[in-house]
Amino acid sequence: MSNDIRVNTEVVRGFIVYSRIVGWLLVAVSLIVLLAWVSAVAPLQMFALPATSMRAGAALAGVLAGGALLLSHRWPWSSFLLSLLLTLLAGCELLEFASGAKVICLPDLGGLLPHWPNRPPGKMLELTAVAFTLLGLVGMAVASRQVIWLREACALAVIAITMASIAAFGLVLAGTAFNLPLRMPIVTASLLLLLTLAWMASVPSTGLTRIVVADSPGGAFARRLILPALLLPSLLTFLFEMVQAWLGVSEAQALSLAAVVTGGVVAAAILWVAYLLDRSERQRRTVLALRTDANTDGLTGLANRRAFDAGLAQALRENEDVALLILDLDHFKSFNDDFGHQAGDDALREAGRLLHAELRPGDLAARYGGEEFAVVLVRSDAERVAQVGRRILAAFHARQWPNRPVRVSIGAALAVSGEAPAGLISRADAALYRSKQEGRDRLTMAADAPAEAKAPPLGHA
Ligand SMILES: Nc1nc2c(ncn2[C@@H]2O[C@H](COP(=O)(O)OP(=O)(O)OP(=O)(O)O)[C@@H](O)[C@H]2O)c(=O)[nH]1
Repeated sequence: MSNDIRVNTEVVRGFIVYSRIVGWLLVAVSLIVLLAWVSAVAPLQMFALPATSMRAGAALAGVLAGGALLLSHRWPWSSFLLSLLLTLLAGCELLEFASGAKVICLPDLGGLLPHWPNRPPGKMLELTAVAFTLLGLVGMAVASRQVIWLREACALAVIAITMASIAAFGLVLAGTAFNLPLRMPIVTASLLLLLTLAWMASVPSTGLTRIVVADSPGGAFARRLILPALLLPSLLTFLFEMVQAWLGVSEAQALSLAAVVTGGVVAAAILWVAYLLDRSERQRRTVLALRTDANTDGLTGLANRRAFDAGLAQALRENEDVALLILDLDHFKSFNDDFGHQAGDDALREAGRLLHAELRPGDLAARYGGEEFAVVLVRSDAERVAQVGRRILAAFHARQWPNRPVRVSIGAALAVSGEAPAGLISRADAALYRSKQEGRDRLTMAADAPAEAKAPPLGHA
């Protein structure tokens, strides 16, 4: 996959900050739980109660995982090492569960610890061990900047495990007798979910997170809808269990209610997506209109001077055979004086239309200033320039002008290879001057470019 997506830098910054906060949070919570477990200090002991809190084994794993996340940017190899330790710690616990043999003796540290009657078990639960083993792999993959697919697969697996645990906890809260064979405490599950998302957020421009940080309508949708999509099912399940318990409705009735509300939620999500699409389309059009306005002459609708300068420079950069025509309406001052400024404006508009009509799609017609116009032709030679010039003169003649005939004088020049825009303009301008001198209403081709045409621009002739 190419890495050239445009990312929303603010979102990326936000993701990095989020991953730091979660790293610190996890280290802090894990340390408190660990301290509570090893010490016999009574007020602390409530933090070590395994019914809701993390177990000591999980807390130790949490310190490693949080530390690995915090180090991942500055010291990737230290982060790799912590993640490796985490995988070994959680992996050994898994091995113990699987084989029944003792590999790790964290719960057996009792002899060294202060006396605490009925100290809660320190060993993390099976599911927690699975999640931490996977998270260790995520951390190693992030630190080594390798095997993105493994990182993503492990992270998604941990998200699924933690979501299932949170949902199961919700059902228990709602009063439903629900016994998921493998569960982890709600605090551990929530922290692990936050941590997994933080690992993904810590490398925002790679893997699946690229979609979420993209500076595009797709990125904007994903940012807004991913979390609700993840959390809504659990929340709805929990709510329905509560409603069922409160209202005393049957399971079938609760299920129908759930179906109706889910339909409403999906419809609301669709409306939201439609609204976001519509808004982004409107923004795109506004930007386009602003860009067009910035390059268009308000009176004639042709390109303005700014667009002309850019267009000529680009044409000279990209093409060998560029020609420039500069056109100036004849005796326009007296036209204005005789018929008024308004009529003058109308004549300018009409001149713009005539020019536009005589050109090919790739050519550029611009209002150069006042009653002057400019035309840039690409893939052109002297013959084509003469042909276009003659056509323009003929079009001015053919037009039935409302007040009195408007005529135009033209000066044209063919660019020599590597010629700077100013040099070409200067030669076309000199040719235009000759057209005026020699009686107006005509086209004059500039003399060939002087040898120094390639030198930097010298200014207007
Ligand atoms: N109506 C109108 N007139 C304009 C506009 N811009 C420039 N002009 C007029 O165009 C006229 C240009 O006059 P000059 O540069 O003296 O030249 P000219 O009378 O066309 O004579 P030659 O170029 O020598 O044939 C001036 O009277 C300007 O006021 C515009 O946007 N609208």
